[in-house]
Amino acid sequence: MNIIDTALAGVKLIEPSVHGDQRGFFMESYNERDFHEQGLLNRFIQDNHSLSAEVGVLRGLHYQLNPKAQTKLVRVTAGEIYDVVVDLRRGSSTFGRWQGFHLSVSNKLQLLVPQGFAHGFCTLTPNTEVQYKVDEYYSPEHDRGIAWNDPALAIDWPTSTPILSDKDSKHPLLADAENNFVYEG
Ligand SMILES: Cc1cn([C@H]2C[C@H](O)[C@@H](COP(=O)(O)OP(=O)(O)O[C@H]3O[C@@H](C)C(=O)[C@@H](O)[C@H]3O)O2)c(=O)[nH]c1=O
Repeated sequence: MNIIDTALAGVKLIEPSVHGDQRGFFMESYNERDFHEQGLLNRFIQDNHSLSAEVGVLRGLHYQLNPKAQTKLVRVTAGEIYDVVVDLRRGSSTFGRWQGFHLSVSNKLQLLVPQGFAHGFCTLTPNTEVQYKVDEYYSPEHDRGIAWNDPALAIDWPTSTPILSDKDSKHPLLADAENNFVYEG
């Protein structure tokens, strides 16, 4: 397993060790001991799985307020996504900055999204399946979103006409969004 730092402190790309042979491959998609040895001490308690049928489905940008903030460990098990994180940590030198990553069933990269980040993705393939672990339970009362097309963020999404849920078409701009994350770098 290889852990790659990104431009945003705390956001990491995880490259698992993939053992290929004539049958296909085997990999450990998560190993708590290896994560702990690398200082990634989260305790993941819920696994999520979504299917997006069409290309251009955009889910996001989502986060949960404290004390129900979530760390997410995201991977793709069918197709490919453009996965985006936005730093919402007040006091962070990268507050309001975003970064995007291509995650796919082929590259098997996983993205570790810390608490204090909004997260969203856009599908690049039909029938895309995303699976992710979280370290806090889903809490509808703490569930929040930021507009995917907030001009202040200027995220370079793969489409300007995504397929959205009703909820995701109504999120506030970052400047108007509730946020109780403090940077503790
Ligand atoms: C996220 C979530 C949703 N649900 C329910 C609520 C709702 O009825 C239905 C669909 O929820 P949503 O529309 O919020 O699903 P979705 O838009 O896929 O939400 C997800 O988006 C990505 C980008 C994330 O980062 C995730 O944390 C999560 O917010 O599933 C749960 O029961 N548990 C959960 O953990």
